[in-house]
Amino acid sequence: MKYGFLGPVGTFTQAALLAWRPAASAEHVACPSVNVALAQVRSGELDAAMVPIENSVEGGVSATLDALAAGEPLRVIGEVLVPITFVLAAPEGVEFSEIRAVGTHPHGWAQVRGWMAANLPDAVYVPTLSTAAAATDLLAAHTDTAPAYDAAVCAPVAAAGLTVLADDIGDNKTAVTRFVLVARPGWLPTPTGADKTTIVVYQHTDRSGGLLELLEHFAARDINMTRLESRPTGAAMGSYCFSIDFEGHVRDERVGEALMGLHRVAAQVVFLGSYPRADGQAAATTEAASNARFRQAQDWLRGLRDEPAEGATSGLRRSGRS
Ligand SMILES: O=C(O)C(=O)Cc1ccccc1
Repeated sequence: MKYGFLGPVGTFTQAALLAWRPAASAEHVACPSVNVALAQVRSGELDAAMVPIENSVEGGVSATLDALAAGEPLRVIGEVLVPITFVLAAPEGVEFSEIRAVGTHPHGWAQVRGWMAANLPDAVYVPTLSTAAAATDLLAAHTDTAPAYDAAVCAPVAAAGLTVLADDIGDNKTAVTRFVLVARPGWLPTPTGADKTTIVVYQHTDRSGGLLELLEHFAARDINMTRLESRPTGAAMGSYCFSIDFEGHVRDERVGEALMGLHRVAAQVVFLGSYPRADGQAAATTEAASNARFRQAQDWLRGLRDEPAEGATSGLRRSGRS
């Protein structure tokens, strides 16, 4: 198996991939961006790629949400949670008082904004493709390709070869980032009872009650949503789709029925996968929404219709009983 990750070596995404599958048991390939990683999964160059999708402080990673929603279909087959700590690192000899500009990934900057305002209020922010890219580019500071910043915000492991000027600078000490492992369709992890499903819903028109209509399909089946974001489709001003994570697996009856309900009313439902939850927490649902109760109800309806029960092998018909 060939796994890609948002590189270079030293990113939080690499830490997520190492937690999923140690490098000794699979080939790990550093990719320059989330878009490149997902494009290589789509083209078959990679079997799967680990990408950041959501942060407990800053919310969804737009680049990932958009790259997953559009283009050839992909499947999320797993998730990993990584606790995040940041350092401020600079090339040897650079003093704290000399720092005018700081490079890091947008989600890194969002998580150290408070610390920067308090400690380097005049520093200019330079966005980079990853936190580790900000650090490694500083190592080339004496060459023609010197970056336009003096220090990087990155993981402690990415600061190798640089001097750490400040430790643990995240504004939220319990920050966690969620990463997903993405493959081509054809993989559907087995339900575990503690699963999540990710979809993108495009509605027909922008009208009052449109979002409520969508939510009702979850509420009516006791399905707990864990993330809901609107993202612009890019088609026109005001045109949005909804990126949604919820508890349960596509093979759970309540989830299947909710997806069918959405499929009936929405312009398009993109199924991005069902996969085991990283925290192993069982779905918060009720007995009335269990597989057994859904199947009983389906059998009851078949009976009313004089149809054979699910799994019946003979041509015998049952009578409709309540
Ligand atoms: O740039 C990285 O190291 C990443 O893996 C993306 C990221 C950036 C900031 C917080 C969490 C993940």
